Amino acid sequence: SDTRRVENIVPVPVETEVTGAGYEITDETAIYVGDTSATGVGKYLADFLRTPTGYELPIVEQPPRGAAGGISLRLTGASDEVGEEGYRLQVNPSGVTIRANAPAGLFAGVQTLRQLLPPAVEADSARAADWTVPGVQIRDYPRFAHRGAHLDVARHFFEVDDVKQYIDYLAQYKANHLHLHLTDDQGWRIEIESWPKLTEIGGSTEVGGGEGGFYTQDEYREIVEYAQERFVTVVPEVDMPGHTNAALASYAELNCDGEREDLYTGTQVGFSSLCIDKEITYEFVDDVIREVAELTPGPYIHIGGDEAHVITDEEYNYFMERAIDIVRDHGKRPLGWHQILGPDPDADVIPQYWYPGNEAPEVAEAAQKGNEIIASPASHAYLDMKYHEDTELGLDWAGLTSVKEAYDWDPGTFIEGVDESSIMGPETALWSETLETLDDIEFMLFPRFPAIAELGWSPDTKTDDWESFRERLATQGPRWDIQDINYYESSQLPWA
Ligand SMILES: CC1=[NH+][C@H]2[C@@H](O1)O[C@H](CO)[C@@H](O)[C@@H]2O
Repeated sequence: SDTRRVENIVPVPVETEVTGAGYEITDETAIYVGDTSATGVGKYLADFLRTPTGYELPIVEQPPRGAAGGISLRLTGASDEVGEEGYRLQVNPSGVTIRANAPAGLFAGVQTLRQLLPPAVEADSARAADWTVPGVQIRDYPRFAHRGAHLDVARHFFEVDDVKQYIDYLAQYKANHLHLHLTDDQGWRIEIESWPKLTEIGGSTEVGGGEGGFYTQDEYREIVEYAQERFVTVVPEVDMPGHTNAALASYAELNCDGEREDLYTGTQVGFSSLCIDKEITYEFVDDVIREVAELTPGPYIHIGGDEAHVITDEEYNYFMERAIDIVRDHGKRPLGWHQILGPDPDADVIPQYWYPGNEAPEVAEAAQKGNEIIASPASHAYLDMKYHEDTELGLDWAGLTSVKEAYDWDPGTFIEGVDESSIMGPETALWSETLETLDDIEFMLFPRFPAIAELGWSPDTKTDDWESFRERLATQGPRWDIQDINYYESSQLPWA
């Protein structure tokens, strides 16, 4: 077995120790799920391993016996320090044992086991390979609770299967929140039964004038369920009061002048707003939030709040206070881009910091008051930024973001005056003005997303060394080749 794989895990675990002889997965191997709540992870692992190995890998309730050995998923024996998402992974000749305090921890351990096996494990057909897991003891748990990735499905619409693939990429690198940017000037992508024209009209196009599209409520439920099976929480965003041209083009009554806007297929920002003075606006917001909340098992709803350039601060604050209350009325916790802090909101509101710089007095002030913050600085975490000036895809308003720039920052200390204890974690943003296909998404996501996923998971004592990280990250390349991921072969990495 290749013990080098133990040194190249991304995100790097808290503690790894090579212990000697490993365990070979064979056609005798069984997967033991001692506790029924481990069965879901057992099925995920079995589905994952059966394809490349061609082995039956039965899921059994009883511990594997003797030499046949096996892979045990146990919800006992993990210490409290690994929390709900951490795990202990032990490998010796009699088998693999993953211990955790909750299924999410078992799932994280399975992602590590995946990287302890050769890249052939990523194949979508049976391969002859040495399915030996090196002998290790690993103790691991996440630094931040919120390890997110945002996807803009409004500027360009992406089908359910593309979103599922995106969720698989998040899970592969232990991220646990998917922020879906569902509405914007160019498109409304989530069916709202009480306002059907939002998708009939607002979902009918996209940047560049293409056919757009939208998720029916059942399709959205399918995305949420797929994410839940991978311990990913979906955070839906309905951007307001700005970035609302698609809604204003769908319903005349939402406009102050009673006239529908034209559909918009460009890429400007800041020109639209709901009509702050009309009561119907707040009925609209209530209906939308109610329906989205009913579809969302997660605790959060993101209400945007960015770039409301055509209304006054007073109008913005008035609107935001009412919108925040509506989110709470429907049992959810409000998130917003950090401008949401304008109207001096309560401590339960979560600002998502997005400016390129690290000076943010209103964010530092909120942190002092107890608000928790998601770190998405556009200078490091906006994966729609070009890698370099010749990158075809992407934008450059926040500068160019090489793989090194994506990695070389600390989400815990980046924002001036904000203590790590106020940071929920990093979240990457992927805006789709220039992205139309899954290939385009993959090109911007890889290799930079795994870099930020490591910042979200691994201890800060192990994520401050770009030189060692670039070596580890490069060893992921053969996996991405087999996964047929359209990644950018950055010259900053020592590819094999
Ligand atoms: C929060 C935020 N609002 C703007 C800004 O980020 O830049 C994005 C492009 O990078 C753009 O798509 C988005 O509408």
